[in-house]
Amino acid sequence: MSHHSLLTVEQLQCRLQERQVLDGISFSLQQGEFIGLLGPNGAGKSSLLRCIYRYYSSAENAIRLDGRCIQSIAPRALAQDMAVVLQQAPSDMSLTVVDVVALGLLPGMALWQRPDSEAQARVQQAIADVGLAAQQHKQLAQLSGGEQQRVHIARALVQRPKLLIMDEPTSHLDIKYQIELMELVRSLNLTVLASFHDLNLAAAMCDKLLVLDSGKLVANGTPKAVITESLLSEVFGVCTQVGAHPQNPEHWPLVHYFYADRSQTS
Ligand SMILES: Nc1ncnc2c1ncn2[C@@H]1O[C@H](COP(=O)(O)OP(=O)(O)OP(=O)(O)O)[C@@H](O)[C@H]1O
Repeated sequence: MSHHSLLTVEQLQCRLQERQVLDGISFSLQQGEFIGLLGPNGAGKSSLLRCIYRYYSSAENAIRLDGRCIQSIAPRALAQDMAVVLQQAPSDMSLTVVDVVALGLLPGMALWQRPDSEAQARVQQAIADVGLAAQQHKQLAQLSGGEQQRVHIARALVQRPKLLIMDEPTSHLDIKYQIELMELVRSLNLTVLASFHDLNLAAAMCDKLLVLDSGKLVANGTPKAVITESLLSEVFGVCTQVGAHPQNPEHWPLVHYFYADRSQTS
């Protein structure tokens, strides 16, 4: 297999209002990899993703996509290469599913162009991929939170991005949708960088995990190498026993959490 670094982050710093939010972050993401970003509240996950999708600017060459500094890529070209799915995507609730998914075509089209039949077929395919074919003419306001999130993933798929960035895309979804959405994204063989709060879901879905703590990258490796009792204690401040997932004991750690001892109370 020939892999190359699609995304390279080198010594990234981010200061927001005199606060050092990210400090010396370095990692790379190979084509086809699915990387999970973990860390406690305030660790810097959203800030890191915002630097990468250029909502925040970064120093020259700190972030490179396909070898080019992202600061030098034209907005339209960047929008073609990267798709972003956020937890709460700001969108007009009166738009229909088809309308929103078709927005994913825009970065690849000239202003005067109308979507041709190939583009329309692509929209239909993405809607089918996320299982919303029967609801495509409904307005967003008529869909559940999980269905709305699937619409945003379909929009990102239509874009055919080189890199898909997701910031806690599943955190307000029920467990079935969380699993379904992540498996859907996995099945599409995209290159993905996604933040998670659910450690077990991240461990089962991701090829590699990055862990942030107070703006620093404190771990980077396979789920099995990263998810350890000592890391969870140091970074997340929780007491755990890490075992193996019955479905894939070789590669997927499974975290068991310990709670306050209630044996003394009656
Ligand atoms: N616009 C801002 N100005 C100043 N500080 C900010 C700003 N946005 C975020 N921060 C601070 O930067 C730090 C990192 O925040 P960030 O949102 O990146 O963390 P996170 O890991 O995504 O957290 P969470 O899990 O709670 O979403 C936090 O301490 C936060 O208070």
